[in-house]
Amino acid sequence: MILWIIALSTKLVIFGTSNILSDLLDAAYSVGWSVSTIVVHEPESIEPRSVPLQERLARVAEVWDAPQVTTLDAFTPGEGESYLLGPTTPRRRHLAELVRQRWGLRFCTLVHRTAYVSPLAKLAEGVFVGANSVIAPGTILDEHVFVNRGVTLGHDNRIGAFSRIQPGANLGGLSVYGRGVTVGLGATVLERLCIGDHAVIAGGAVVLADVPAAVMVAGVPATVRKQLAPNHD
Ligand SMILES: CC(=O)SCCNC(=O)CCNC(=O)[C@H](O)C(C)(C)COP(=O)(O)OP(=O)(O)OC[C@H]1O[C@@H](n2cnc3c(N)ncnc32)[C@H](O)[C@@H]1OP(=O)(O)O
Repeated sequence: MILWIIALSTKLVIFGTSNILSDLLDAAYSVGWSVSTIVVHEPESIEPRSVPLQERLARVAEVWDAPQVTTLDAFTPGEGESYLLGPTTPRRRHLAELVRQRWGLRFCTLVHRTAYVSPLAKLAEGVFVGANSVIAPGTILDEHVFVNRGVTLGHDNRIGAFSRIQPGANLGGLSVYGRGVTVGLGATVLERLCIGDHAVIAGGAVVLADVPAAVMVAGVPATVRKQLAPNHD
């Protein structure tokens, strides 16, 4: 009863938006939180088939109370708020640093009600775990790791800060992922591997061997297809 009252009183503020915003709202409401505010951090870029923020919020308003939208310059923190990053794309680090420096705020973790996170796993601040994902025992997710829907993270992995694991990816255990790694839709990564900082594993890839830093790998078995610019978390 007390826990439920605490859950109901949690007001989530989301800094920045992305196409994944509705998943964050969905996860927040699934655990009984409300989403009070979305703080827009840069002009919206509408790409083909993107859903504009106002349209997204109009859909939200059909089901829940839609959050208010404000800008970084107009935002002031309030009582009872928890904070999370909205963008899942690379270059989120600067937004996290700005929020910390300007207001001294810490970020919460958010785990969808239908996800399973082992009590023996560890989630650092700012981590998001989406619907139906499984985080196995002994796995450590560093700050702002974003785990999308239907992901399986095997046991005793370490996933570096600002990495993102996209829907349906399946990661074996006992591996070390650097910071800012992207694992694409439905990729499979075998166990006991090292994945370098800022590596991108393409959708559907099957990774059998270590991946160097700042490369894109794709295919079955995955091979290096591209060198990438480093430091883009
Ligand atoms: C809720 C949501 O919807 S979340 C959505 C999450 N989305 C994803 O996870 C998608 C993951 N993205 C991908 O797989 C993309 O293909 C990326 C990011 C890897 C593409 O990266 P880019 O740097 O743009 O690669 P680019 O398109 O230039 O392709 C380079 C080469 O790799 C190949 N390639 C790219 N992606 C793949 C792939 N998934 N499988 C096999 N080959 C691929 C290309 O065909 C190209 O081959 P070529 O040199 O022989 O022509």
